[in-house]
Amino acid sequence: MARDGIEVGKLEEKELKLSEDQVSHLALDIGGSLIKMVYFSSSSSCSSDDQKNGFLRDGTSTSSGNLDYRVLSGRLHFLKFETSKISECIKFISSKRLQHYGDQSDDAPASDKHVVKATGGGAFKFADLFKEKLGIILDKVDEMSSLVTGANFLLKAVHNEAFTYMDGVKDYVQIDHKDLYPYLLVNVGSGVSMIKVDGDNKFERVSGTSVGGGTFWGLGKLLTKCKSFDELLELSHQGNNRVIDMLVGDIYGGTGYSKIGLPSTTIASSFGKAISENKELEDYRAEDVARSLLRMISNNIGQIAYLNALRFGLKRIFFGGFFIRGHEYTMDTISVAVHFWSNGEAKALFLRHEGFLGALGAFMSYEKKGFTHTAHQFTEQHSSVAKSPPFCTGDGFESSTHADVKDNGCIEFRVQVRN
Ligand SMILES: Nc1ncnc2c1ncn2[C@@H]1O[C@H](COP(=O)(O)OP(=O)(O)O)[C@@H](O)[C@H]1O
Ligand SMILES: CC(C)(COP(=O)(O)O)[C@@H](O)C(=O)NCCC(=O)O
Repeated sequence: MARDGIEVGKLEEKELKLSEDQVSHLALDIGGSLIKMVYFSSSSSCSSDDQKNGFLRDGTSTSSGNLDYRVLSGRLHFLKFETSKISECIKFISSKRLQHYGDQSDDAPASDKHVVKATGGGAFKFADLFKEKLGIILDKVDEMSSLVTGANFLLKAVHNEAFTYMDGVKDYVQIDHKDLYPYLLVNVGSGVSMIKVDGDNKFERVSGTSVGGGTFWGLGKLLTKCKSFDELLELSHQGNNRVIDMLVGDIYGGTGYSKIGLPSTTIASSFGKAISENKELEDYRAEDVARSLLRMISNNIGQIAYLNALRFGLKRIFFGGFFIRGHEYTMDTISVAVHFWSNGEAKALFLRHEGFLGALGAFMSYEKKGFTHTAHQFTEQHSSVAKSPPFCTGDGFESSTHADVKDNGCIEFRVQVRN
């Protein structure tokens, strides 16, 4: 199974389950590089009595505590496809009959069941294609708004969602929900958007850069002949950027430039050594090229993010988007850049479900219809890992801790729905 989603070719186990489960609330984020898909499948439904005995065993009921409700337990599924292979996504939706699983609330008009929430540029670009091939109407949800909704949801509902990564050490950060805002959300997709988040649905896109994940993958493909993004990442893992990058020490004869705070090992000029050496691209190892490229782009994003955090006095910067890919070197480089430029004042934080912010936001937008006015709670479960006691956010969400979901394509959830 893939790290962040389920690869198309490896779905057998899930396919079997799908036919038994009731699937609902399919949502899509169709980006410049990848299509992200989220949907809920409920395997069982239990009454409020069951709930008292199990899920809310500590009695910390939400504001809907006295109301008649049922709990749907099931899974939130995460999948991704390459946008350039959109036909595979369409084939998958069709083979699983997911096109019928838009708004599945009992009171949804039959016609709405073919309306699927979608965000990202592809919700516009491919609207006709989805209509023609699947009979789906894509109900467009604003991309920035989806990213923010997805991030807020994860930070509030999923325990141990955010973590720092520095010098090879991953530290989960407990988020105090009363002290979550403001923060800077940096979504590193094909391009990069930087959003100042002040609350639920309160945000402003303050900056962006075209040097993002698409740049890394596009340039990397040209320079190394890699056939996949993961191959490029793997190469970078084995490379040494000092072979191509010009360091401060290379310019200053082995020493640093301490007067302005630059150690000799700081990169003075990414790819700078290539200008003075009589070498062709073929003379460099693909590993070293990939490493320099990853470092250049991660550093740049970290620096621009920090500058924007500084602009608005923000101390926390959350990085999302599929470029991050939970890749240690990428996260380390971004963290070091933020730490270096802010003199340790600002912190780079990463999200376990980094690539699915937009798709989750689109999924959450069903609240305005399918889950309308329903109290809901989400609990994240992971059978193989011991859980901590339920954790209440105060917003009607509930989740349990577990150590690591990085290899899963789904999260177990319980959704509380008012009857
Ligand atoms: N399997 C993959 N195929 C292509 N790009 C990938 C893959 N995994 C990670 N990436 C990286 O993630 C970026 C896309 O991130 P994403 O958040 O999905 O943005 P978008 O919404 O623009 O598609 C790519 O440009 C690339 O850098
Ligand atoms: C146009 C986009 C919002 C599209 O989102 P994406 O598919 O890259 O996730 C993004 O690529 C972006 O913010 N680009 C940077 C544009 C700029 O501010 O220069």
